[in-house]
Amino acid sequence: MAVTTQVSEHIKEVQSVIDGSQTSRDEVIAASWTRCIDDYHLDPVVLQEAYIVPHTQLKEHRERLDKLIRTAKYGLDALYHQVADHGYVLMLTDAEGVTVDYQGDASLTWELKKAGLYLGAEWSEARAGTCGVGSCIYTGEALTVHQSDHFDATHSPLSCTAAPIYDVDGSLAAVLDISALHSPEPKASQALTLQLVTSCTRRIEMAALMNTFRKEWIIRLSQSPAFLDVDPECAMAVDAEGRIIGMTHSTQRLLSRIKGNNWRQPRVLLGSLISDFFNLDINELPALSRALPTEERLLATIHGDLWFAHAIAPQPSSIRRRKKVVSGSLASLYGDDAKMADLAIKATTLSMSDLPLLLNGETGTGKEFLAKAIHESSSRKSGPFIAINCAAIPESLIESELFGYADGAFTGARSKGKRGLIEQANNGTLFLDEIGDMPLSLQARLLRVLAERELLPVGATKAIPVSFRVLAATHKSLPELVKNGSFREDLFYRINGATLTIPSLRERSDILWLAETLITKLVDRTVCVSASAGYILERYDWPGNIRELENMLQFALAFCEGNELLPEHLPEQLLNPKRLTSRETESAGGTLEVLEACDWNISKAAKVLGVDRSTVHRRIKKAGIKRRYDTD
Ligand SMILES: Nc1ncnc2c1ncn2[C@@H]1O[C@H](COP(=O)(O)OP(=O)(O)OP(=O)(O)O)[C@@H](O)[C@H]1O
Repeated sequence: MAVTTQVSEHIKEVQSVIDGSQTSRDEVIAASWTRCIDDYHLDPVVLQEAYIVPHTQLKEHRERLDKLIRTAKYGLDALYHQVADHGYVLMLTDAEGVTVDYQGDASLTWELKKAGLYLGAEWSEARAGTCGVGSCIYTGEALTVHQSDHFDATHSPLSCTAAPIYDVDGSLAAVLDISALHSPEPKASQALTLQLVTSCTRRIEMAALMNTFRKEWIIRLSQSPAFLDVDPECAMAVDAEGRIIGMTHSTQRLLSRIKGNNWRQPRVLLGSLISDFFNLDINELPALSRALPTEERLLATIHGDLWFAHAIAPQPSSIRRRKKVVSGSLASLYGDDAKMADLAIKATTLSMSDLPLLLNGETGTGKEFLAKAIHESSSRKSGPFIAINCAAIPESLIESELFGYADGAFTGARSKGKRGLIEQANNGTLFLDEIGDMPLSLQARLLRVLAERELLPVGATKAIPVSFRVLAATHKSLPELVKNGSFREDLFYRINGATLTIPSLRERSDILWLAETLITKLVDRTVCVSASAGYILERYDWPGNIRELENMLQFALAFCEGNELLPEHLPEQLLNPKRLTSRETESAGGTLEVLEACDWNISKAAKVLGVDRSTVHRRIKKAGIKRRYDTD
């Protein structure tokens, strides 16, 4: 290469700086020139064009950074869009300085490739001397290497601004660089470029942290309440014990500053308790969710410095693989919940047989829903599914409702015969809900039907053959009822080929999945549950189980005009920690209180209690509460 005057002057300047002469160069540039001579044994007289790694090596470098490249893509596209018109190219390099992602003007490819502003170019200090990427890797800081700042005069036409991207464990993962082939003479012209690159890397680190720790608490910090949600300065991930398990680089610097440590040693921060840095207990994190206005979510460091904080609750994990063995209606009953998955596997096996099943579970847990799913998964699915609520039919009518009656069995208008529900279930499934509430006299008749597979309508003389599968449900303990004599032992064995126990909603880990499933059933538009509202739903007791969740969502959706369900849309009782527990609402006192509050409107009381109307009637009956009047 011909050595021009400009080049020889540059070589002279480098040599004089190395010899200790005064220089107007930035300190970071002078220090890098010294490293180039002392550590990398480069010679400013030997000019070298940029080195492009072989294709196979580039592939390996790209694969190692694949996850980050994908996470950063949106941010890089947006940044390139901002700078492309000003003649910049954008390069993402790995921690070794190899360019693994690149965006530039295709019409200038030859020129850019020659200058090393291209995919595969290696920009380490050891290889290329002082340069944007290489010096950024060495210092760990954002910087600009402008024109003759470059050690090797080959690169002096370039202006390169680079910022580091740190991994969630604090180690250097990549460098983002924007470079221009032509730029104005003063270095100050690149000040804005430096800001652009730095804020882009902060956002990439933030996205990487959020992606990596979806199932942990994320705490975001900002000095400004207005920017807390849109562009926070710091973010860290915290595990269930309150230990810091990941952070962005600015957090790494903040935590180190609080402790008076060197920020270059991030490992000492990982695993530390959040309470070592901030006046915060892990149990207080929910208070920093969006349930409170931003201005009130203040977090103080142990030295008393205040930050605005936003805690994002862990997100539920995706549906388990084990769900694959369950399909159809039974698979649509649950999200990621181990208890429900086990139940569905058991139900899948049992649905193939004609065995009578007893479905046990608190009110509103979905016993009837499960019964329907079993029916739909069975060989009787083309037959009818007939549900009978044994607690809802008045005792005087239950016999004729179940068994039907023959022509002329009754006088007057009802002298024409009627098919009973059992007969209607022929060739299908008979679902006996609240079987524990069936009067003893009827238990004897039902037993006969189940044993003989034929039924005798009221007033009839000839029995009718029937074929159906029995599914019975109760929230009570039938063995207890058998023990105290209110349920026949022989009937118990007849209906209990196997018991399936449905977990209560508070025991399930797929509450958010259920909420979103129910939302799609309730409204036509897309509404998702915000992290803070989700946290509240998961913390609540749900005495009325899925039915209560359904009612609550109906309420919340009426107030939610956008497409995100927020805590402010939820009914009071969910936000108030002094909520009714299941035992309180099950008690006669609790029911009476609610009935009084609802002016004895049974439908309204059932809604508040999260149970169906028959459950309210049953409780009234059981407790012997004298009703003034009730309006259904
Ligand atoms: N897995 C589910 N997915 C979606 N919705 C469900 C699910 N299970 C139940 N539901 C809904 O929850 C409500 C209560 O369900 P269901 O009537 O089956 O409960 P239950 O246990 O039979 O109640 P009860 O004991 O009061 O008779 C219904 O509106 C039902 O549609």
